[in-house]
Amino acid sequence: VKPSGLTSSEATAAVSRFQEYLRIDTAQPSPDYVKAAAFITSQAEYIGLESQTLELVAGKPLVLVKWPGKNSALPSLLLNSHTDVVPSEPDKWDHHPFSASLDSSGRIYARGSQDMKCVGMQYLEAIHLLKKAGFTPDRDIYLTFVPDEEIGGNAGVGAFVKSEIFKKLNIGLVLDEGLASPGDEYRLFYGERSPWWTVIRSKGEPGHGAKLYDGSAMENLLKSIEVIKRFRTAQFDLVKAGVKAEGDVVSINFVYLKAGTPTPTGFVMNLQPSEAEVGLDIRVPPSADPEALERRIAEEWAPSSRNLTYEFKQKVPIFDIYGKPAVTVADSSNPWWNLLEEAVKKAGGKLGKPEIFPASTDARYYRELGIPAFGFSPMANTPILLHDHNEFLSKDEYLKGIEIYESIIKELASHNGDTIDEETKAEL
Ligand SMILES: CSCC[C@H](NC=O)C(=O)O
Ligand SMILES: [Zn+2]
Ligand SMILES: [Zn+2]
Repeated sequence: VKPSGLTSSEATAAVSRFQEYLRIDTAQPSPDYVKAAAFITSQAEYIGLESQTLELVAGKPLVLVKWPGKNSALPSLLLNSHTDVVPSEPDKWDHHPFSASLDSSGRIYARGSQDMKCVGMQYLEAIHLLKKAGFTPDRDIYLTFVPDEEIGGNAGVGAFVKSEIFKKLNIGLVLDEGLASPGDEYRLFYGERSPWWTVIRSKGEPGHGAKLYDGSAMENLLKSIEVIKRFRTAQFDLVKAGVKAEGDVVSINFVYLKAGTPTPTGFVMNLQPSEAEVGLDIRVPPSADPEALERRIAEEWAPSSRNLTYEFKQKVPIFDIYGKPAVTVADSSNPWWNLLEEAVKKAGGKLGKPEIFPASTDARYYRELGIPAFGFSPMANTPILLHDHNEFLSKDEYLKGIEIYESIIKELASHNGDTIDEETKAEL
């Protein structure tokens, strides 16, 4: 096996392929999934990998690529990436978000350059290099290019984990997305906060806009907002003081307010409305007590005594199907963790302290089933620009990431004493 590393012509070609993928407009709410699936399929073919496009939900293709190992009885490795990206406001960008233009300092600007078309292509490029070097994995390696992560993943990984095909894959470990790191350590995520998207509605007596009285819908709701705001501040202060990491507190943000009596040009100004509501994006860390939090919502934030009700628009469970917090062990007691840490080190990188991902990723579907999953996107010395204007990734960081994955895939693909059941052992 040759030493790793890309030649300069390989590097130029790899950057062009990344740009080509970035130029496909897969922005929600109307991503060009057909084009993206065709592109991924052609890349897999070029590398010499089998692929199939699954349409588990109409119009939502998922491309499953396989690199067969020497021993299919071993648990497999799954490398996941989503093909969709969030929308952008092109007018507010210095380069068009689907231009993937490379500026003079080596930055590639595009929606999806960090989140997460980089990772999907890096998996393929790393496998390409390993294949060229004559490496064959011990275990089977699968790659999934999935739709709809940015809108919740129900028709993507959500549908995939319920499919018959998935059940046959015998997945031992999943790698999925992480975040860029402004420093030189890569970030690694072993769990994530659960979104509890909550609506609080209030009712109250309507009345004249000039009258001071108790119990209007607005007043009832504003009292709640004050209480919620205090809780939010307390949580945020823990982060600001460095006592807790972002992923370890409950975050709450007010995402909309709705009230008033509309007119064709605005709102009635002298009528106190009888209904009002607020939308909250709440994110709950795996370490939280979900029952206590829900009690707080019911008793302090939306008490029926103040004519308030609440509804969860989305409430992702904190626990896996075995009733344990849905996190992956990220210390030396997990052999996968040791291999991953070692692989990054061998490629000249360093992992920071494992973290809880502050938002949601598709990894949650796997962790919920008890399958180990790590979130990792090799982008060091890079500002965190996912979902932001002028999202970019430097060419060099992208190429370095290919070498990091080359090392990771090589390490994780090897049969390092996996426990195989007796029956399987006998067959071998
Ligand atoms: C729970 S579905 C939403 C998924 C989304 N993921 C990335 O931003 C998020 O808001 O975290
Ligand atoms: Zn993402
Ligand atoms: Zn995203």
